[in-house]
Amino acid sequence: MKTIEVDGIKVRIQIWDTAGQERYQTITKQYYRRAQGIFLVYDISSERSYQHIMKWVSDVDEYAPEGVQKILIGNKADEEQKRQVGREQGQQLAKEYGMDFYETSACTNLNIKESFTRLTELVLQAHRKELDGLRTRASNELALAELEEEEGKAEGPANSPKTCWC
Ligand SMILES: Nc1nc2c(ncn2[C@@H]2O[C@H](COP(=O)(O)OP(=O)(O)OP(=O)(O)O)[C@@H](O)[C@H]2O)c(=O)[nH]1
Repeated sequence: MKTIEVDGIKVRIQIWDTAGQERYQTITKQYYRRAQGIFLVYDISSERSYQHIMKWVSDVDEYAPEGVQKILIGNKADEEQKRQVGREQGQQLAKEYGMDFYETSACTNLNIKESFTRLTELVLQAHRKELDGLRTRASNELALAELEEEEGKAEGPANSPKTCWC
């Protein structure tokens, strides 16, 4: 659990670091179901980890809730001398999937706060949109119900079908 401030609002976030290894996949997938935001992380010094991102994306698409927010991360940005994945490759992949992209470093703290703040912001935005949608639908339904009630009144006793013919 961590509390961060986004747009002046204090938000408490729960962070799960899922295992990347294949043998833990059954457990990992269970975390997807409850996630609102996901970082897809590769290591800039490993081309293989970058190639794996496509698989992660398809797993997320399959197991995570529909509105889940995703950000692509190229971690270990401090390991410039070992770099195998260009920054543009990360940007390009993120663009293809419609995600934001950050290069980060857990060692130098590069973009750690920024990426967490951004993901939280995206989750909040999505949540607000969903709530606004629900509110609009609810108020439309209410308006419709009121209209129907009004129409009912307009029909009134004079217009309503006679139940008694005497
Ligand atoms: N240089 C550098 N090393 C890092 C960075 N982040 C993590 N590491 C190192 O990379 C290794 C793996 O880190 P983990 O946090 O265990 O990686 P992980 O992806 O959670 O690993 P799994 O859960 O086993 O998939 C550790 O030795 C870390 O110290 C970073 O930004 N820069």
